[in-house]
Amino acid sequence: MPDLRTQLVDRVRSMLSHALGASRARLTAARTELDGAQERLRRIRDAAARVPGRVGAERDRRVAELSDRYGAEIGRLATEAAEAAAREAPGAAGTDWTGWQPTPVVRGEAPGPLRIGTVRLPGSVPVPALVPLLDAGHVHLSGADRGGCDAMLAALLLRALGRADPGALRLVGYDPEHLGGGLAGFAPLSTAGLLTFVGPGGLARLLDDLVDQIRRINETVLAGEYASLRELAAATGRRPEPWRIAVLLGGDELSRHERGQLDRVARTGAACGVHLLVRGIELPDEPDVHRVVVDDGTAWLDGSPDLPVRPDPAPPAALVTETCREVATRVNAGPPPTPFSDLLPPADEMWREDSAAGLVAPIGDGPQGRPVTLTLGDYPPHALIGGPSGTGKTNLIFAWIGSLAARYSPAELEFYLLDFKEGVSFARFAQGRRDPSWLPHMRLVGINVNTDREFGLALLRFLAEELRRRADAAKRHEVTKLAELRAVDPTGRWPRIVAVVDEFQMLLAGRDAVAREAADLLEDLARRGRSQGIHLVLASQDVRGIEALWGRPALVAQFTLRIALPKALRILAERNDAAQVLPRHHAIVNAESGMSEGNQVARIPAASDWGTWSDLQHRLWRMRPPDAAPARLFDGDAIPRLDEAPDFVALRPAGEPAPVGGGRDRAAGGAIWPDGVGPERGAGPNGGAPAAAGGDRPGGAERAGGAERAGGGARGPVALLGEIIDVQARSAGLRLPRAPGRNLAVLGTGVDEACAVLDAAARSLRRQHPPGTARFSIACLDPDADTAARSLYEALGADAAWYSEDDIGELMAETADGLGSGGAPGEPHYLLLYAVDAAAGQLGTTIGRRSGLDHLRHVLHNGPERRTHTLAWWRGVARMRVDLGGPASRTDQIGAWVALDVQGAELTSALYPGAGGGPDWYPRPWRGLFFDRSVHRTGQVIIPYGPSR
Ligand SMILES: Nc1ncnc2c1ncn2[C@@H]1O[C@H](COP(=O)(O)OP(=O)(O)OP(=O)(O)O)[C@@H](O)[C@H]1O
Repeated sequence: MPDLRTQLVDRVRSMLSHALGASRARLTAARTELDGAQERLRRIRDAAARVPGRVGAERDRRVAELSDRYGAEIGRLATEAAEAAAREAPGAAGTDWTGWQPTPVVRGEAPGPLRIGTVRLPGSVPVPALVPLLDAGHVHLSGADRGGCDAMLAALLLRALGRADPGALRLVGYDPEHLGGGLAGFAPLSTAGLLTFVGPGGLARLLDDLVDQIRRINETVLAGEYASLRELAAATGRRPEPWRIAVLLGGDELSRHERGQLDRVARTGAACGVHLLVRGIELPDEPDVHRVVVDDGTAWLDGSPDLPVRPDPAPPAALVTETCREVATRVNAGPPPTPFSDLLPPADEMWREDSAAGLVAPIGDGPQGRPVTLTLGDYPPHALIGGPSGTGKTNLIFAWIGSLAARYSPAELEFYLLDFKEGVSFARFAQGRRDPSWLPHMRLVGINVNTDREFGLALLRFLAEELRRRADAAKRHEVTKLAELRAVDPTGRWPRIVAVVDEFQMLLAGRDAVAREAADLLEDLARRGRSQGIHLVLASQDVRGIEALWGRPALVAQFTLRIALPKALRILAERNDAAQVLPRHHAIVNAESGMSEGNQVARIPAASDWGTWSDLQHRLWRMRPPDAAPARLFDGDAIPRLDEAPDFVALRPAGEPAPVGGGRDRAAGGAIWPDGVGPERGAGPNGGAPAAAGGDRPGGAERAGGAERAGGGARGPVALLGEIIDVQARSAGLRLPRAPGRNLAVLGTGVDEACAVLDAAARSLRRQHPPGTARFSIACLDPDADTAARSLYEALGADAAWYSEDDIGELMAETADGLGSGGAPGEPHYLLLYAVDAAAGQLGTTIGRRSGLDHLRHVLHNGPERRTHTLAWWRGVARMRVDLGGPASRTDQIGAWVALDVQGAELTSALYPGAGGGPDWYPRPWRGLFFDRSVHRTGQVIIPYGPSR
């Protein structure tokens, strides 16, 4: 049994050993596997540990790559943005303060936004930060950095100023806390009215005014045609309105009204160029409002909250004041004028217009560049021009005359021009020594007529006569208006007449006969001239001129065309004060009697300087018709010369034929005045009687010295005494027929004037008597007159005899005796007695039965009928009366007199028949009042001729 056991043991052993072996082998295998797994794990772990480093590197690489790309892109974009900003905000809108200077927008250019600082991104150029203001919006500044806000405000204002033409930007400040201190640097602008302040209580008024401006601009400037001034400027290239910036710097809580108005401005202002620049007052959330917050040296724009802006420094104070001063100076100097040539048609189109229906001519350009025209015709028929001295009235008259004269030929248009103020600028329309040209349309130029209102009257009388002539012609042709008359009488010469009277109030000043008659004539011309093509243009710098008319509403009503220069008063209707804000060299043209609706603003070109004007005048002068004659020039400061007087030139002995084209034609009568017209055909220039002595028919058309009747002609010779103040250079003449009273008394102490009158009388008489056929006896009793009297004596030659104090008695005795001889009168004898009153002593002495004074009285009484005429100078009225026999003596032997420095009241009814005592005569240098009782109703002012050469 042991074997079995043994066997079993062996077997178990063997089995165990197998199992052990297998286990071991499995263990070994497991161990090996474990080791392998562990190795794998380790390797995996190792590998896993290596993975993040690679990914990070990749990520970093990618990030770095992206960053490079992004940086370049930002740099590129920043550069582009900076370039775009420079384009958007060029010149003054964006450049640094170093080298900064104004660069106003050019025609049609938009002002663009304004730079306030820069945005800086690392690695890129600084990008200008811009805010829109002009034509674009409003800017609201806020933030804790008060100094930063102030600097930004100054920068914005200076940049805006630099983008506007001088005067095209106006600032109004409201600074209740610092009373304008916040805008102190801009103060020089106020000298040109470009900066105004309202006081602490003035915000409502300021806002009301802005709202009014916006409404006005919308209504009258944009007028539904444009949405904004920017659009208008882009379309037309012009900006009719300035930019207005209201700078509002804090203050109390706004009232409801103020808040409402502020909101309106914020909403609607930008389109009308009305802008707000505000700190310390809330602005509504409107698209046009742009907000800038300045904090701690950094600014933030509401449109880009993530981009901090580094604000520009404040502009240097000196730059601000200097710029403002320069702008103010430029504005005060006025805008550059538009060229006069803009008013003229092209050279080959001159004188092409027809004036039958009226006269139309541009006077300047309007806000949109369209020409503004002036019309004279049936409506409006007459014009009133007003403006204080120096505002351009004279220039406007030149511009208007030039514009008309270039369009209408002299057959279509004639001018008469009178200047009551001192100055000679209108003289250039007439022929001068310096320039032989004249304006072919000009018929009459009166300058320096300030003391010779009679000259104005004479012009009005002339025009009244022309009006009558036209009305008669119209009646004959059974028409009523000039246009119709021209149609039915195409060969007739019916130009429109434009009569310009500068400072016309002088004519209407005072309450004398001249003023009364002038006003009556003006009224008649204004009322009836319209349909006959006679147009009045009255200019005045002085409100009194207008007031002179104001008392005559019917007269004023005819002047429907009003032209107001800057600051003109009362030219426009009462509530129309547009002229008060008019810039220099502009005018309000209003054809609606001055009502606001008719306002048209025109910029007037410079026309009156010598070069500009003479170019046109020379051109038109070269185009003149062959028979054109220069205008008559009346210069109140000039002394006429006898030897140049047409009437003197025309004088010749009786029976001698007048030369062809004699004095009358040369005297401008034939050439200037339309046939059959002229003051000489109607009332004399000073009183309603024919002007020339001896006018024996209504409107006797003779010059004073009509040659055919001179010398010993039927109506006797004529003594010329001086030039009449009238539209022609006529002479006042005293007829000396054989009739009682045909003597002349010269009265007053003016030695030179008295000598001039006697000299002209004697020389003109001399011309009518061939040598040896007349006697001239000269007695001079005033040493001061000796030179003049002797010069006359020399000139009269052998027919003259000289007497002095010693032998004047003999002269009178001999002459008186000669008169008593009976029979036919002998040769004419003219006694020229200088200061005869000085001979009272000598003449008082009795020679024979009579004294010298008796002889003198005898000669005065009986001489004229025997061709012995006394032309004597007494140095006072009373002295003459004594010589004539005392205060109660008759004076009819003095048929005519010339009063010099003698008051009108001294010329009592004995010398000046008619109602109302003496004449309206106020003595003035080198003028006399001539009265011939046989032909005059009133006295006639004359200008003595200057000393003969
Ligand atoms: N539109 C203009 N453009 C440029 N210069 C002008 C213009 N109008 C006037 N001036 C200039 O201004 C000055 C004054 O003008 P002007 O003599 O016409 O004024 P006025 O109103 O007639 O003055 P016054 O009544 O004192 O004679 C002149 O030197 C003239 O050349």
